[in-house]
Amino acid sequence: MNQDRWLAVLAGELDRRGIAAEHAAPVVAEAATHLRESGEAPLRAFGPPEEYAAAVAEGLGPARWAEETRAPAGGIRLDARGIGKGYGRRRVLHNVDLTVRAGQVAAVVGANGCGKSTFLGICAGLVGADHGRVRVRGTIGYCPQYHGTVDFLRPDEHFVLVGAGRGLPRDRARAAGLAAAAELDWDGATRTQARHLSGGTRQKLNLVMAGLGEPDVLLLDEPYQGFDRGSYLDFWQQVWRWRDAGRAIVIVTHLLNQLDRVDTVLDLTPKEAVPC
Ligand SMILES: Nc1ncnc2c1ncn2[C@@H]1O[C@H](COP(=O)(O)OP(=O)(O)OP(=O)(O)O)[C@@H](O)[C@H]1O
Repeated sequence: MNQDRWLAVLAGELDRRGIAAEHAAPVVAEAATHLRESGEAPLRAFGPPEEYAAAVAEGLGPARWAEETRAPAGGIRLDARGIGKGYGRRRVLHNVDLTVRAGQVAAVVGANGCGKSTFLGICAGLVGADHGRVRVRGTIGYCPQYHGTVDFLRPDEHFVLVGAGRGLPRDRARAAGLAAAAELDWDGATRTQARHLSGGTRQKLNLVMAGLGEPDVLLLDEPYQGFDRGSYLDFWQQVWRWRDAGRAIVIVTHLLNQLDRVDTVLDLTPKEAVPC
């Protein structure tokens, strides 16, 4: 199937599935851009247009975010107040607040270097704040932007290692890891060591580890870097499952077209120069 035909079928399928033009048009435009820039064949890049449209419909379906279909948010899981942080003389965060309840998704956005990872690290307890406090009710799962995997371990060994820290027996940790990997359309039973995994696959491993043991609060730092389009959609399905299960989720992101999918947006772009 050639590119034009593939895009036309995709557009027709999105329409048939009741996706509003304002949502469908960017999807088709993004796919067209990807195909043009990558030179990939559409079936290879995205699969059959009918299936891709189904995945997009599930991902973008307005009912997903309609208030009436959602359970009301629960108690506060994460409460960060008055967070301030500097490195040397450079002030990065100034008086930042964020509250996330059970069943809510928050996005942390802003220009490169404005302190998103620093803020998430403070929320995770990995970076010390100069000012303010963070209260977390429950357990935390953290997906770092980089690193996080152990070069010489296989994915299933990561599951066992992280599971042990969460009190999961070896078999349960392995099974939970493999099941979560399958949700991301990835075979976590591969015998490949982490150092030989692609960047996107390593990030899937990080994401699976973050969710092991069903933590109450998920802190995800650009978790889908290197994901292909299908994996990216799988990622959002996972976020919804977590959200519907009453987890509180914080996602650092650069992709502003996702912001209609979240409950709270924290923009860390400095409004004005802040003296040290
Ligand atoms: N450990 C550190 N020591 C000194 N400076 C640091 C340290 N960590 C981060 N910084 C600096 O603090 C600023 C904020 O970094 P941070 O990684 O939090 O930003 P970010 O918004 O996540 O960036 P990006 O969008 O590029 O991922 C940057 O200028 C960075 O160079």
